[in-house]
Amino acid sequence: MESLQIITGVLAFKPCSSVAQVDTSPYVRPIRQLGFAPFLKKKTKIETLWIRASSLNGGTSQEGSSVVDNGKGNKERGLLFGTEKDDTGSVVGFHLIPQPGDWEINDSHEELATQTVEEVTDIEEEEKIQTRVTYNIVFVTSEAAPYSKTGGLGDVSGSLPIALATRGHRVMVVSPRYQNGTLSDKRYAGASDVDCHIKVYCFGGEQEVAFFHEYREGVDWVFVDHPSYHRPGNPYGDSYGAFGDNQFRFTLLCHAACEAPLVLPLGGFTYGEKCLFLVNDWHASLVPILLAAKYRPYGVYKDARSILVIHNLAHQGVEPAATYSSLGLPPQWYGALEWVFPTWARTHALDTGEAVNVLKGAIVTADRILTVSKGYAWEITTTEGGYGLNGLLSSRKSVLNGITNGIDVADWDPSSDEHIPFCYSADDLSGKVQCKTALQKELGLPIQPNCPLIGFIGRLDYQKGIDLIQDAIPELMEDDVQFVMLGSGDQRFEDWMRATEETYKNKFRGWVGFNVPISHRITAGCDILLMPSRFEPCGLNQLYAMRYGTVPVVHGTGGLKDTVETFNPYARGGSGEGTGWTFSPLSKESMLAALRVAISTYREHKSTWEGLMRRGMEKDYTWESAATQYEQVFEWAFIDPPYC
Ligand SMILES: Nc1ncnc2c1ncn2[C@@H]1O[C@H](COP(=O)(O)OP(=O)(O)O[C@H]2O[C@H](CO)[C@@H](O)[C@H](O)[C@H]2O)[C@@H](O)[C@H]1O
Repeated sequence: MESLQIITGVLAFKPCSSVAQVDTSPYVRPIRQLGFAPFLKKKTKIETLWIRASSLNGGTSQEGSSVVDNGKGNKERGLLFGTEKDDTGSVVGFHLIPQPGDWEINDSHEELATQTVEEVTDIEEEEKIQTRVTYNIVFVTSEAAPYSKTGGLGDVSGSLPIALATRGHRVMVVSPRYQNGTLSDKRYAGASDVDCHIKVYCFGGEQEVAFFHEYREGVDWVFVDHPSYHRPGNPYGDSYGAFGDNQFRFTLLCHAACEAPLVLPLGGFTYGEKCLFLVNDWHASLVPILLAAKYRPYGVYKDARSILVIHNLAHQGVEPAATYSSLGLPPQWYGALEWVFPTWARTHALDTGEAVNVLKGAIVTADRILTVSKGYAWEITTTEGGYGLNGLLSSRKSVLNGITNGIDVADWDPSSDEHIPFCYSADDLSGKVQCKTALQKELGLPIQPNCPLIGFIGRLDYQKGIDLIQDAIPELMEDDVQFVMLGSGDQRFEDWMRATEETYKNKFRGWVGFNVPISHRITAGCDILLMPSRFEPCGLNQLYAMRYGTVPVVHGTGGLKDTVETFNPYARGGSGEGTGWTFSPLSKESMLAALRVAISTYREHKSTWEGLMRRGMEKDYTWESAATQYEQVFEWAFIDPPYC
């Protein structure tokens, strides 16, 4: 009977007579994020609803409590509820349904009946953001914006942890503290040395690493400090190519990330052993292997879980087999990382093809595997998209899922973006054309508001299909269009961009380099964004483009296919449907055909074009929906026993 009443949601809890304390330190969690807000009496202003971290970390069994402001400034003690602990005293969960004795029921139907529609909406809003179970999450990544970013991984690592923390999880991001002697070093200025040095044994020696920490936007940003992270260049290399010791640098990161939850008293409390490691790409892939091989045999992390998030399968951290002995793993675990190249991929007659593959090791030992879109989750199980790991990934299909990335909608918002000269929104698009002419002026292109302006932003890499653009440019430049490219990477493509700018002075601009403000201005100023990616695990630029009313023309692959809906002029009684164009197969001809349809729609059907822009701008790109799906996977990860 009582539980039935709970389901109908007409209960309100009366204050109990137990200790109520308020702590505004960052290490407390809002009660509403633990799922209680809907049960609180309406018209009671929820001012401070916190659970003391001390009670979460082994306080008395008196459990958490809340303080509710009754609107008159008097603090009433609120709901009491139970915490669930293991035999070490660590909190493992909460009684989401209050236990007998913890609460009293006030089932006043009258009060509910007097609620206004607005109040009911408030309750729905509260319900939307509630999280049932929270986790201690350790997010391990080689880059995290705004501290470090070379591509989409940096963006995701900079925003997904915040979205998870907002939903009530305790989140730590562990990443290297890069110092390259430029102004960008200042990005770490808010992180201070926590005075905790640890020794890591790998690569034939003892390495001392330090930890820096900054608490920002609800997240513990932890930076691993070691001299190998201090050098000119980006996180992975410099103008001479990739650093030769990357395997060493990221081995250090993984060892340090495994120690961080045990040794760092962040806000006074460690994260402890019962945490969930989210490890991103090959750089963090040693973590699940270390949990299984180095810690669990000694009873440590026996209840932790790990989830491998694959942002790009093309990079796997493959090194000669001899490297294995340097990784700090027991010899008997070699098989987990063992990788033998097929005969055709060997370099000479005596090459046995033996190697170690760190990403492969994580695919074997992680408790679950995620990719950044559903389409890519399937593609990596195929010969074409699996980069040699398709067989292994197929064998783990039951724990493989895809969740499409969200974007930082505050950072990428055309109505408030500080990088663009004119702001605009779906309700008032007038600033968009002003951004376009300002961009033409900035780039020294003829100022032509009606000339279709096509953009490309991205790493100049084989993945991104730059060679297709190269092939298509001579034909495309015959048309009355302008084209701007922003990117850095492969030297050949950089040189080609510079040379093409010389050839088509009034039509083509190639900006070689990595420049975030310019990327915002191109996203806002262009009419069309071209992404002919060979494969694209998710892709963020097409999401940014749609949010800015810039219509994407993309190759129908991976996340691009999942997120860009091809325009259908006949749908919805002729008013049209879709947010852009996807083309397939990946060929110059099909790319040009899609671009030409887009260009003629832009020129000849202005209202149709506005419809395309608006539909793209109005889509929901927030991390909220992705974070909810991540939570589902977290739950699944803890259902099964960990890998050991
Ligand atoms: N020259 C430049 N100047 C300024 N900014 C630049 C730039 N070049 C790239 N960027 C920025 O870097 C990011 C690139 O993100 P993407 O998702 O498109 O690709 P990436 O391949 O790096 O990411 C991988 O990881 C992400 C995240 O999961 C997946 O979406 C993707 O498919 C996968 O390949 C965007 O924010 C973009 O604006």
